[in-house]
Amino acid sequence: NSSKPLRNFHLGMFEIGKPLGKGKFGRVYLAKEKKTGYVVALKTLHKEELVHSKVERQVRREIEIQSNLRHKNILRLFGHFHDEKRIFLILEFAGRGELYKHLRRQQRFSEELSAKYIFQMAQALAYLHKKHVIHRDIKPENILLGIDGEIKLSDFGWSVHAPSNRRTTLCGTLDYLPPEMVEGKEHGAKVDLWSLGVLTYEFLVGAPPFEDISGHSATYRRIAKVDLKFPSFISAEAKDLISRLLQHSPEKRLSLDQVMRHPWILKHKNNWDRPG
Ligand SMILES: Cn1ncc2ncnc(NCCc3cnc(NC(=O)Nc4cccc(C(F)(F)F)c4)s3)c21
Repeated sequence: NSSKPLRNFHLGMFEIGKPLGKGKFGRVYLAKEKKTGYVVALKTLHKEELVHSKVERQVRREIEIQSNLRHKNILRLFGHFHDEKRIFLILEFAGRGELYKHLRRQQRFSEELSAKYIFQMAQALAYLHKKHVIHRDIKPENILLGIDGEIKLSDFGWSVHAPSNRRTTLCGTLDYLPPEMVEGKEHGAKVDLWSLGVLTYEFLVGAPPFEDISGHSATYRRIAKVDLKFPSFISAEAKDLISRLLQHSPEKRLSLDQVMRHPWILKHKNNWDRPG
């Protein structure tokens, strides 16, 4: 539409820096836009791999969805361009990188830090759900940290407009999927609330609640049964929040407003270093 500013980007506009990480479909590089000196993250996706995995439609949807999102806890997608072999996503650079690396290094997060991250995740999800967007792939690997340690929810490759039922086969970990998705049923925004519960558990314990080293079908059974056990060091308030999110029936799960007002969040809210 005519209101959209004309921004035809091309590779020559960027000075490519160090690799920031590598995903399944390509690598991410630190990059600087030559004219403005603006620092971004440039994600490269190899076209033939996207075609082969039949996900090019998802990438198009991701670009369309994420280009319209503006929230401090959602990683910005500034634009995209392609050459004959690759698609490039021009992304906001998250100064403190991948949250899961911090989680693995620290084994697990304190209750105060976990509550701060979950509060910011709830704010990002409330913004998304108001726009009828469900992320559907909430997990530590898809969360980055900004320069002030703030949450940056990223990778909208699996996001859709609610309600939906998935057509593309799932790959990767089942750990974060709610019962209705592992059962291939119709699902709505409450899938992100289930994943928020799994995320809270993993921040506090260091592993997801239904993880089963014997494989997918064992994890699947534990999710379907909501076979939830807490280690003794988890506080009663944290157990309460997680249990009210990991409800088999989507309607029974807490709303995002209830998460943001939960005693476990409020108990820590005063101690967060609030940058103004
Ligand atoms: C590591 N790192 N450190 C700092 C930092 N700052 C910013 N970004 C980083 N990393 C990139 C994070 C991403 C954001 N959006 C993505 N989007 C995507 O990867 N989309 C995508 C790809 C292939 C296939 C599919 C599909 F269709 F199959 F779903 C979807 S990846 C950073």
